[in-house]
Amino acid sequence: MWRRVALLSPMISSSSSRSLTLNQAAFGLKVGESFATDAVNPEERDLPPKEKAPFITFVLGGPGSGKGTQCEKIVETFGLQHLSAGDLLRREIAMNTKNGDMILNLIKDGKIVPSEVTVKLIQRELESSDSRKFLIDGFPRTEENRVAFERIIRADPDVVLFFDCPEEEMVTRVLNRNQGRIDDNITTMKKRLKIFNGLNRPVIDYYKNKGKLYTINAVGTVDDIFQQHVLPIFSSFEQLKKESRHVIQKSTIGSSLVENSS
Ligand SMILES: Nc1ncnc2c1ncn2[C@@H]1O[C@H](COP(=O)(O)OP(=O)(O)OP(=O)(O)O)[C@@H](O)[C@H]1O
Ligand SMILES: Nc1ccn([C@H]2C[C@H](O)[C@@H](COP(=O)(O)O)O2)c(=O)n1
Ligand SMILES: [Mg+2]
Repeated sequence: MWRRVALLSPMISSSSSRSLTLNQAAFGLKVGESFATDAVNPEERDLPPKEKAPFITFVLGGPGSGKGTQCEKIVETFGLQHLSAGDLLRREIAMNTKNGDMILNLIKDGKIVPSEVTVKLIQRELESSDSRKFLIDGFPRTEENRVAFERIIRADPDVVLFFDCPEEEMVTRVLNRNQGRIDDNITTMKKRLKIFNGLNRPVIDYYKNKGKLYTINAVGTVDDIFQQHVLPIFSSFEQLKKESRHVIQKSTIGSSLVENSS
């Protein structure tokens, strides 16, 4: 767990003077907070430096573009922890929490839940996890989501995947999904597509300008999309490759589009 590891590490006092990435700052902040209230065992002072910042992937794409499906395959192969923003919100509805009704009404109407609510749910998962590598699926959906994540979590994604799928195909997939989702109907789907085009596109452009965006053609079989586009992206990251549970057969890096502003 981020918080638990932080409490065990005495190195934070010196790390605060180093130049930190945003992700390291997120980690450091937790420790700093802990220091204010927890006594440090003097015997722990010589422990090794704290772990590296977590590896974060944002997974973007319209409704039904195949985000969740590909995330399952990434988890299977590279062992990242999958956090679906939509699933976390649906869990609030199922558990009838204080925000449950509000979330239900917004999702039914294809609208976006206030960023503070969604980010706090993600934060809870990040902090209670033992993993150091995460797939955050369906997030950020809006610029407001993105800014709230930076403000609350104080972290930046290492990679942003965008599953690019024609609207017609997304509609077909959603209407055939058959998972009993309250928003899988044509009326809500039209609203979700409108929101996607209006609010999610600027986020995609933001990461494109930062050179972090990988645009993936989301048409084709699930296996082909994974093998030809997704797998080469993740295989190019050393820290993920080492722990890969499958032999990577061929490097086809270049078949998916790494985009930047130039
Ligand atoms: N490449 C594909 N070809 C055909 N069907 C697919 C493909 N990928 C996923 N599907 C199917 O399309 C439906 C939507 O996929 P998935 O749930 O992964 O989309 P999503 O992007 O997570 O959507 P949402 O944003 O609504 O959660 C599912 O029924 C899934 O089995
Ligand atoms: N960042 C997010 C993610 C999801 N929601 C709401 C609105 C979506 O239509 C719904 C379902 O999400 P999905 O499972 O399709 O990723 O959940 C949101 O408000 N903010
Ligand atoms: Mg999904």
